[in-house]
Amino acid sequence: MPNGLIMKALAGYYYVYDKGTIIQCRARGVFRKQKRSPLVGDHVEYQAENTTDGYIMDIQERSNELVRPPIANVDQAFLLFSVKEPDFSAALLDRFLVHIERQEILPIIIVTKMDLLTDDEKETIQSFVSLYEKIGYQVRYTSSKVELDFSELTPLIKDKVTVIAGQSGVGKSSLLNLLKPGMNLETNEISSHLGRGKHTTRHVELIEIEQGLIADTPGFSSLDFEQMEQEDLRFYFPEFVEAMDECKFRGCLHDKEPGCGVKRGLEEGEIQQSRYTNYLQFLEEVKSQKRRY
Ligand SMILES: Nc1nc2c(ncn2[C@@H]2O[C@H](COP(=O)(O)OP(=O)(O)OP(=O)(O)O)[C@@H](O)[C@H]2O)c(=O)[nH]1
Ligand SMILES: [Zn+2]
Repeated sequence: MPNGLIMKALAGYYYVYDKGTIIQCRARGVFRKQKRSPLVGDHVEYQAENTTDGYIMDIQERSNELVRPPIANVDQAFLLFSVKEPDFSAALLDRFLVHIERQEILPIIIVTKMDLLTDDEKETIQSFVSLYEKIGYQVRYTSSKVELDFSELTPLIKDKVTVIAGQSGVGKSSLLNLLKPGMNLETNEISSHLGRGKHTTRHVELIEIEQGLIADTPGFSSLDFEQMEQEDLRFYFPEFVEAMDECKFRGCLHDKEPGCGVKRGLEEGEIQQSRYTNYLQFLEEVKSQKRRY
């Protein structure tokens, strides 16, 4: 049976891409009985006599699955953070990273709107963000006002399924528009009294850009720690996982426990204070959410 990739879902139809052709398909009734439904990003088997009346027969196992936007098999997330408008926030960056790590998606940190900074300010932000490179995260700096900077991103896209994430107003739509000039997503001028834009991008579709696929709708809109276990949080901080071998207790949460490798790493400057502070803050949040049930 032929197979392909779902690029778009709209009004009960799925648009399956197979070797340069798009086949419009419906889902087989059996999926509804099994309470399964195909997602954009799914690799599927289908049957079709022509390009408009196909049926999806089976869905291959997913490597991950996002809820908002509904999309499967995402390889990486471009995590956008602007240096200004809105201001850069390390706490929010760490929060996004936890959610992306949790989905087993590779985060790539993209610092946007560099054109708004003086040279001194640039240096400050770069030395802070380089701490994340030390942890192992890839970092890129861009400005959608200066196209040259951004050509660095295109090699990262090839052969990958990428989702773009970041809070409102950081430049997600602007970046997508630059990557694919024909796409013309609405961009928002920031409303000055609120200091943030409102979401304008809607439907989900994978778009082919530079031999890779990018979701045209940003991901990770919900950033609470609902349904997270307090024991799991520490695994979403890669540098903690490394230091954990030194912890005296196997179930160490790196909080009040004695003989903690993470706290030692902190004292020795191997682990950043802001990362640790944010971890403890998130841990409290996870605990207090649990208490509510
Ligand atoms: N100075 C400067 N402004 C930028 C840059 N990128 C985007 N902007 C501006 O920032 C504002 C928000 O950009 P968008 O691309 O709409 O941001 P978004 O992340 O898609 O926002 P939402 O749709 O609300 O999630 C717009 O006024 C853009 O023109 C940049 O690199 N430099
Ligand atoms: Zn510990």
